[in-house]
Amino acid sequence: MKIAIIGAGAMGCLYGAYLSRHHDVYMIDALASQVQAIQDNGITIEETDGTIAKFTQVQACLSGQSQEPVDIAIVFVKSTYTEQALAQNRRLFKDSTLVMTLQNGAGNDRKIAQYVKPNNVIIGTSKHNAVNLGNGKIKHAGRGATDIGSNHDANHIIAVAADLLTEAGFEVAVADDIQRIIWSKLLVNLSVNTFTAITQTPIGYMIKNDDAWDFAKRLVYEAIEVAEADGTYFDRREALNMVREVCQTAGAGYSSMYQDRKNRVKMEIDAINGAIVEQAKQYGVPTPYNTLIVALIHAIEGAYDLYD
Ligand SMILES: NC(=O)C1=CN([C@@H]2O[C@H](COP(=O)(O)OP(=O)(O)OC[C@H]3O[C@@H](n4cnc5c(N)ncnc54)[C@H](OP(=O)(O)O)[C@@H]3O)[C@@H](O)[C@H]2O)C=CC1
Ligand SMILES: CC(C)(CO)C(=O)C(=O)O
Repeated sequence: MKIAIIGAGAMGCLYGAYLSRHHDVYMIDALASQVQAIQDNGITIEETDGTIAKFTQVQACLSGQSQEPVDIAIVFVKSTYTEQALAQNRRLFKDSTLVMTLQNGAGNDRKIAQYVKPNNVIIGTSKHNAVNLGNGKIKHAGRGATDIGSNHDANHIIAVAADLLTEAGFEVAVADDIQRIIWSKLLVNLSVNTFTAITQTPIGYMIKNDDAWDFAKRLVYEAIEVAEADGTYFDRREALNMVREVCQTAGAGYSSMYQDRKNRVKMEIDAINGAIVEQAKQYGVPTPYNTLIVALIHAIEGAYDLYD
């Protein structure tokens, strides 16, 4: 199969490299140096046990330059760039192209559905953690399931995607209730990503400090109120356990939002905590903690150019 990975950063390199064992993979990115490095040397993955794997069969090209339609595209740009990346790469999509988003944040599937048939959109989340080391190199710092599903009656295309990912070595779970999966991942990201970005700590620290864990609980409980107003119910203890488990399994890794702050680029806050705040308004649910975090993260972005 011909597969395009739109966004050849940390996660794109992980999924693209593994998929390239059996398929033709085209890594698409906006950064010329990243594209050149992948063209010259392929993708290098440092696994948690210290082993290094090289994937040289991948191809790479700059966003918008490939005109050849693909069978499957996986979107792995930050939510902030979804619209731009889809518009630039719309020629990759033919009638039958399946487009899968494994990005964090709410609303990416709706943006994709403006370019392909809604039944061809696969929504998912990934419990893997990857850290971008630059020049086509990543550290694979945490493993876990890839949950996929659809908002439509799309069993056939979900099965195709599940087989593809399983064959590449990913653990795949097909979700009957994709809304629950999206909300679950939001609960992880709205606490883990923001805490690690603000404190610049590895993922595991949040469960090692009582004040840090209290921060997480307040954000998670508040978001659960919004999820429930929207029709998705959570057992609070189970929800916290799910967040705790991510902090354990990816404990030595660094969240994508941590990496964004470190690289002084825009963080995905509007599609994560910001999406909760916006949805809460619809239901009249108060969200003072999440509102505060959105403002704090934007204030941190505002200071990028002010200090060394
Ligand atoms: N890292 C992780 O552990 C996890 C991340 N995620 C989610 O996966 C998604 C990707 O994250 P991650 O891999 O960390 O992000 P990265 O920033 O490492 O990678 C995103 C890549 O997309 C590129 N890009 C930006 N705009 C475009 C465009 N118009 N066309 C093509 N490529 C473009 C970026 O280039 P440039 O550098 O020039 O901007 C960058 O190389 C996010 O939604 C994130 O939240 C989910 C689970 C875990
Ligand atoms: C917290 C983590 C690693 C969970 O998979 C994640 O989604 C991210 O870094 O954005």
